[in-house]
Amino acid sequence: MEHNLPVNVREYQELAKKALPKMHYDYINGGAEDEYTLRENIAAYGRIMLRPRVLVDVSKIDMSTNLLGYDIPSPIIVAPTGAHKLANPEGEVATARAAAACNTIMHIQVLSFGSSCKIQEVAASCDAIRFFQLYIYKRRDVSATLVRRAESLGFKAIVLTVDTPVLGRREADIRNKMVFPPSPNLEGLMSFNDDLGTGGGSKLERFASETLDPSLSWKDVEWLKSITSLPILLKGVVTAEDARKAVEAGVAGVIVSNHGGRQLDYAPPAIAALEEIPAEQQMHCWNLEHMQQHGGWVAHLPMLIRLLRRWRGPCRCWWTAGSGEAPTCSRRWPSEPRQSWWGGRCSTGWRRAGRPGRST
Ligand SMILES: Cc1cc2nc3c(=O)[nH]c(=O)nc-3n(C[C@H](O)[C@H](O)[C@H](O)COP(=O)(O)O)c2cc1C
Repeated sequence: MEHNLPVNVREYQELAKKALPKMHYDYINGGAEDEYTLRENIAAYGRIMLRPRVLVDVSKIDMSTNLLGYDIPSPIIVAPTGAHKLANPEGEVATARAAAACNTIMHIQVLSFGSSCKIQEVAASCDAIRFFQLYIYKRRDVSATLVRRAESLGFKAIVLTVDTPVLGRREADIRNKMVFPPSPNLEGLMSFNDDLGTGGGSKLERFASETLDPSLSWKDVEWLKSITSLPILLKGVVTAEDARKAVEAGVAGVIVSNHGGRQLDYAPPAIAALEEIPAEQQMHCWNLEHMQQHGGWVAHLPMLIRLLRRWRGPCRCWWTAGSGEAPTCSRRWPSEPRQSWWGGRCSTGWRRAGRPGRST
């Protein structure tokens, strides 16, 4: 059977498509509106060529770095994605176990607010370093309770998603009348009337419009700082202007992201936005001060590009759903990052229309 195992994420995606109900597959796979940004997220990696340097010893490789004071074996973390039980019955508990087991490739999991497992269950399941992803709700007391819970359960940082004051218009979800499983973490905190009447459409969108606060602003970052001592990362920044404001607001870092093309369509792909942000601000997408001092992002970039263009986006879900297994530290995962090491000895050539390539 071994020889029939998928060898790359596209093959897992095909299996996942067969295994999952259409509504769930489309939710994981889809983007907002015309899905231009979703397509660009992938195409943008294809425009970056690697310039391999030969006759360089790659027998000993070290991708380790430090993120918010935690030494990690590689600069790869598990992004927050909601409702893992849509893809696997064990949900986020299995993901956390895999994150802890894969200590050669990823050791940090960012748990989504929309986790289909209780935050307590995930915390008890393994010793991965965990960050908690938060949205700001109209009801600030709910957001504050979630932050306190994350703090008391040993989560190490709050990842505030700032690109979702309103949910992106995900047309596949509207068509499928997407039903998002209620998050057990909101039980007892917030009730939601999911009776759509005759209106139809995505229940997820309706839940978001009833609960998320569209007045979200920099004042809320101040508010969040006032209620927690945990470091705060802002997720969803794609311009140098906002990165600069984030520094001024005193957050620990920004995560350059367009939410996988699921929020504002025609926003730039994250990998292209990275080019803008370091150029103006000389800082890293994760940990501004550390990386600024060490120039870390430049050192890791070619390797990361190679890896990300093949393994980014919703690949965790394809892998889980396509294999029919809970994610583990599979034989497949470690091999690709190791090959990507070689990329660590390359530099990148950014090739863009109408612009000469340059190396970083
Ligand atoms: C199925 C799915 C669910 C997601 N759920 C969340 C979420 O709950 N919170 C969040 O901040 N981002 C969520 N994301 C976005 C991811 O964290 C991540 O930003 C995206 O997959 C990669 O795009 P990027 O490179 O632009 O960050 C989700 C993505 C997918 C595919």
